[in-house]
Amino acid sequence: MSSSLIIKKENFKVEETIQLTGSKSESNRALVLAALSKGKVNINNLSAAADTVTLENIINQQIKNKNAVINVGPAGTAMRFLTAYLSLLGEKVEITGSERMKQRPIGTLVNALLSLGADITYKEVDGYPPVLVNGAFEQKTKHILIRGDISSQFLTALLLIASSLPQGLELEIMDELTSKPYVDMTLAMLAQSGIKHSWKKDTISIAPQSFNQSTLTIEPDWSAASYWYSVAALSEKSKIYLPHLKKDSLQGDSAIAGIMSLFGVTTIFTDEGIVIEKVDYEVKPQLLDFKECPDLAQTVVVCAAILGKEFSFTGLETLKIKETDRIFALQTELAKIGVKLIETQADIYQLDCEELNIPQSIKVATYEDHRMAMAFAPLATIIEEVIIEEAMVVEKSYPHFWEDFKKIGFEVSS
Ligand SMILES: O=C(O)C1=C[C@@H](OP(=O)(O)O)[C@@H](O)[C@H](O)C1
Ligand SMILES: C=C(OP(=O)(O)O)C(=O)O
Repeated sequence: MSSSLIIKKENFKVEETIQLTGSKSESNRALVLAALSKGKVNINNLSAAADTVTLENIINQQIKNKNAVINVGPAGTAMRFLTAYLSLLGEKVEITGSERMKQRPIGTLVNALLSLGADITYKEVDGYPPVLVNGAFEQKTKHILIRGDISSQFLTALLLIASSLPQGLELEIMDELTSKPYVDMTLAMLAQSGIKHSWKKDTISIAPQSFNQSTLTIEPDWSAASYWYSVAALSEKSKIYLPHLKKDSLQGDSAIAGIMSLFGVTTIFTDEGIVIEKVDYEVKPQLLDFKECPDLAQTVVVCAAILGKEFSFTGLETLKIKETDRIFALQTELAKIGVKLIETQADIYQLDCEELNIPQSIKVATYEDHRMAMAFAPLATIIEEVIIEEAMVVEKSYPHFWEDFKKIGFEVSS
């Protein structure tokens, strides 16, 4: 049975409302905080993302079952957060994931946890999942030196458990910090749960302290909103309502509003959410930096390529260690429309659209990466059909993506 979906622009509606699910990043933090708080922290509007459902099931099941093998599938944050959380609980458990998860690094986090006093070993390859959490945790130090340039998720995993550590935590960040807004999100959600911190120079400190009675309300997912910005940017005219998104978001991916203004999409913030609208605009290529919002890169790179605008991009280094090597995946799929994504200097990538040639029908491979499927889907706005292979990968963060595509007037069939 084919798991491809064929997307056709049938009755694309110029005006539509799309209700996005909750932020996967906020939800996964909230789940760990709620579990650690033992009922004090409550959650409102949890995401329907498969990664969130996976984490929620594991956290609930883990409390009852000892000696378990738990499988996070493709969920990077779940893998990293659970390694820290279950170490602190002193569980005896193997944490594994998809084949790709076994290629995504975790050594920096495991080393930090070992220094803190956890007992963790590797089941297969040093530095990579599966990890074996071997029980008893006895804190040896509170000061940890950690690299910031591989994944901010390592820092978040430690910060989430910091206030529950007997001595608290001082996290000294070495090297440049990648994806910083995700660390800010973690600290903001800790604050909403009653946990205070200080951030002086390169060190974030959290003393042992208890959670307050609180409710974390999850905002809709701005990374998911980016695909609607791309649909708007590629359409001649459109107006899309995205309820409950806020200007003062905890999500760094709200940067999509500013980025997409360069593509002629305006954002109006209202008390009910946002309205995005395509206006007449001459797109002028420039250099865009994705270091603080890496999950937006595919949306924007693909959108610029389709428009034949030779933007250049930086801050893409971590894309190689996400759900797939996203640089390779982009290069391979953009070649199908005659566009090259060339590394011209270290971490500067330039679009070459000289041979842009978009066929009326195109088949896009998705590399087990939800963002590949969703970044290419808006291409259906301008051609007859787009075939997305293994289209259900979207479930990872946005399970009703194809339903919403139908809602806005695309025909989606298998
Ligand atoms: O903390 C988080 O929720 C995330 C952090 C980012 O990862 P890196 O810090 O590895 O860039 C991001 O790409 C991922 O989708 C979610
Ligand atoms: C990188 C991502 O997720 P994770 O690292 O949690 O697998 C993502 O959602 O794009």
